[in-house]
Amino acid sequence: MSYFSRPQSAAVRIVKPSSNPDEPAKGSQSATSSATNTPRKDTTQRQCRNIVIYGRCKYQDKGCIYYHPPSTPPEAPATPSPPATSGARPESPVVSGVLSAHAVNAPVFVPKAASTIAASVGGSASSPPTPSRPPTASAYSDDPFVQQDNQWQDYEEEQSGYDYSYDGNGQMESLAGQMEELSTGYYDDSYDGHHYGSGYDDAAAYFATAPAPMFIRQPLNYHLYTPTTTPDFVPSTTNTHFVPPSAELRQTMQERSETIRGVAPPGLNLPDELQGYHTLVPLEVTPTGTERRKFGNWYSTVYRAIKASDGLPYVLRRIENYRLVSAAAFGPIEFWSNLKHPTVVSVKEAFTTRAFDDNSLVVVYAYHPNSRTLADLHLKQNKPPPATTPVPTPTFTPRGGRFQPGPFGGQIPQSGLVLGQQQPPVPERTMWSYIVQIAGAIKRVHEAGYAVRNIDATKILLTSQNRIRLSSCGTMDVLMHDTPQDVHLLQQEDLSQFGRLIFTLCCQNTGASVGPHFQKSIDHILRFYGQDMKSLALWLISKGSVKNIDSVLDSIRGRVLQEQEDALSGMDRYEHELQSELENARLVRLMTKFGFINERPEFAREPRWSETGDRYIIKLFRDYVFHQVDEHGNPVLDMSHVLECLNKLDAGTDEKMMLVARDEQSCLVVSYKDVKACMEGAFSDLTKAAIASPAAYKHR
Ligand SMILES: Nc1ncnc2c1ncn2[C@@H]1O[C@H](COP(=O)(O)OP(=O)(O)OP(=O)(O)O)[C@@H](O)[C@H]1O
Repeated sequence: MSYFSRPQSAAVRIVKPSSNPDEPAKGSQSATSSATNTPRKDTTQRQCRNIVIYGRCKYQDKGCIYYHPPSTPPEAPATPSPPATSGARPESPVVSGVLSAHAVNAPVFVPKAASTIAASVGGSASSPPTPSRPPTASAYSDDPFVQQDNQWQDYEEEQSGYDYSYDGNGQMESLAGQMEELSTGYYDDSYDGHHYGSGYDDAAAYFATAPAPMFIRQPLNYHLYTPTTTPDFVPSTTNTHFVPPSAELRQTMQERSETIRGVAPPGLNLPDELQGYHTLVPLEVTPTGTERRKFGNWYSTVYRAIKASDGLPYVLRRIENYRLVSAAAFGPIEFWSNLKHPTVVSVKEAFTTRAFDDNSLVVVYAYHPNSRTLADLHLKQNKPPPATTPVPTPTFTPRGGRFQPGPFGGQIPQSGLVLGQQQPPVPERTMWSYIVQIAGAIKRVHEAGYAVRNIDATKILLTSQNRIRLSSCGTMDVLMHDTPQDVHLLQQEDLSQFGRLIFTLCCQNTGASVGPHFQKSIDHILRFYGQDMKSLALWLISKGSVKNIDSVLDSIRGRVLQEQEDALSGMDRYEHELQSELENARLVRLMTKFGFINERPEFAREPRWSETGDRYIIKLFRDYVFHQVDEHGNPVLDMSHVLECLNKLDAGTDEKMMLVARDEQSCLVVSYKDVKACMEGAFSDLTKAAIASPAAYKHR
């Protein structure tokens, strides 16, 4: 149930002073004066509702201020005839015997005046509290929709003196939002309860007996400023396991979106289009003189390309000179394209093509911009350039791909423990995180009766902080389709590859699990990563015993739990970040309001929009925010000034500023709160006009 809270503060509108001293300045009246000055629809000329319900009013001669019609003819016995009162009023059409009969059990409506009198003469505790305002005429109507409309109208009248803008506690109630609700013709049941329920319990009972009106919840007021979680609880400046500090995260995202928009340099002689993919960009270019990259025994290249049908980027892994013998080779692609796992790069489709002037197999994957392979990240040696040699310019720095090769070149050591100038060792927590993620992916694939077939540091991508994904699933299945192998053996091989990967990453050496350095590698793992890591790695590469992934997961149960907790904290962080992004929209809305209000030609001659009206303040404020000039008359383009002004306007602060007319002949000192009130007033006027053509009124 939503809660309507009435604004606590009253804005002081800056208006053109009235020429008539007796007449209060329009818009400057307080909430109270508004309520008293506004002609009420509820007068004593309104028919008493007890007459409507019961046909008579027992308070008629005891101070009930409402109209009691003269007695009805004797042929209408269901409606007892109340005595006639003075004050001519046309017969109300809603008085009917049927309604009275239906409402026979309804509690007696106690009119305000009568209840006040009763209370003052020691009325019973059950007397309803004095309402803050008399019921509206619409409350007597049996048409729920008429009633709703009138309530809104009354509500609007009552609120006309209130400042919706800011209650001083950071809560912004926008008039625009209210106006939108008004335009919809709906009202909130909770609001109704608050408004009438406080003093009109009987009215609630009356509604219960009346035909059930259709209550529709108000749409959310998107102008509300929503405070996010306390920073102490979800610190956005702390580097957490999966989510970097806010500023870094933002930078990473920006870089990703820039990468996606990059294009390949000319001269690469790539096909313009293949199978609905265009704008190919190689993600890695092999520098001249180095051996071409291979996938197993096949030469392979990875491209990013845009799919014409959805405009999204994908990764195309091309295997050169592949001859498709049977279409059944694509069978496993169906499985992989249906597998959705956070540690597996999703597969979209596979096809063969002659677009590269050969027979190529292409497997299409999801694209994770700026991702790096674990080999790139942890295994490449950093060799500082000789002091006299300038840093070499890479052959190709694809804007759409990754920077390859690094400025110092890159080489994966093939044997022996590499110490000295290389990447820093993989932290133990990170190692366990990789292990848990990979184990999860293996379990999913093995359970489905498949094998991963390529668990290797060059084929595992780091896609965001400590998040990894197996990147080439399915390709090997297609390539090896002609040499069927027992899936159980393939799964055992997966676990062996997993063990070798642990050795490789812990020792930062691809040959760490074999050869003369094997014992050294074990000592290294024991020393830097502990007994658990050593046992796991050894067990995985051991031959003879039948292994399964469940045993692995059992043995690392504690690490899995830690991973889950980090992942959940990461989720909280992302939610927190997302929430703060929502707030950005507030400034856009303010700017949009400016756009709606300023320079409207149709109001050029209206006094309120002219050089003396309160709308003029908005115009001057717009100049103050956007059209500042320096002492030489040159434009000042200070973004922080704009943001500061808009935020203060949004908050409606009491801080004052001086607005200068364009001819510099006059100036005004106003607060942001004043400007905000003017803005809300102007926007409210526009909204009212827009309600006349609801189709044209699209507030959000
Ligand atoms: N799905 C993907 N999204 C984004 N980038 C990817 C994706 N798959 C691969 N890449 C990038 O493409 C590049 C080439 O991938 P590839 O699998 O050939 O790795 P590699 O490091 O070249 O391995 P190898 O040394 O075996 O050739 C890698 O740098 C990798 O970061």
